[in-house]
Amino acid sequence: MYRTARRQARVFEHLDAAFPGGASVGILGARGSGKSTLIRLIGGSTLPDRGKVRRVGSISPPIASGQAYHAALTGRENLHFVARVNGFDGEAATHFVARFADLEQVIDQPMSTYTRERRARFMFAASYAMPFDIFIADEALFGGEGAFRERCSELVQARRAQSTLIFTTRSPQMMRRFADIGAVLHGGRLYTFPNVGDAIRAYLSIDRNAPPDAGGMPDDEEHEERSIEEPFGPLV
Ligand SMILES: Nc1ncnc2c1ncn2[C@@H]1O[C@H](COP(=O)(O)OP(=O)(O)OP(=O)(O)O)[C@@H](O)[C@H]1O
Repeated sequence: MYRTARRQARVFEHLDAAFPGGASVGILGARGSGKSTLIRLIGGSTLPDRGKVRRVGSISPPIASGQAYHAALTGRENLHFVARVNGFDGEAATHFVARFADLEQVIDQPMSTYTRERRARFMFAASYAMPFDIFIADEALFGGEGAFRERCSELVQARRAQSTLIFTTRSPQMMRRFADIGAVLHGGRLYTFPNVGDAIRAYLSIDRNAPPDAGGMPDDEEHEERSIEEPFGPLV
């Protein structure tokens, strides 16, 4: 329940779901259905008023969430900090990010000096640089531009094969590409579907404003980019 001075918003009612370890779960939902709230509950940054969230294994911060990074620190320092907090090897993560995102030349520069594109590359590579058991994403599973974007999408598929992935989306195309199991958030409840196609059909019957799905056209992926956080405010 969200409470503001003027209203109360009950987002979920008797929500009960279990996601199998090792699967990739795609959660579809219309605007305002509670996708971000659910990811925050799963990740632990929001606590439920009632009930419990039980996690088995380590869980990543939401993909491309920049909240953990400090603009005055270098990329390497930020990665060491996040790795330390989560019990992983900071130097291994730094090596991975520098190479994967082509940031070797700037990894020891303060992140405030990174261009927007470099920040995006850093955040996506950093999100997958540590071996969490569970990765969570609120709409932005991968991003960046050009060749990096392609490699980043392959990286998601590689992590999907090794870990549990839980992501929200409004895109049927993203569901087809990345989900093993489908779920639909609607009216405060979560409906799960072993067959992703059934989840997509249920969602399309509910959300009249679903992004267009042209069967392979990249346009509905653009929607995925909107939720990438810009952690450091205006660019320098
Ligand atoms: N901090 C908050 N305070 C009050 N109400 C909130 C807060 N965050 C979300 N809400 C409300 O809770 C409901 C669910 O919001 P949420 O952002 O989780 O949905 P969403 O499916 O992620 O939406 P979108 O697709 O637009 O990002 C909405 O009605 C929203 O207005």
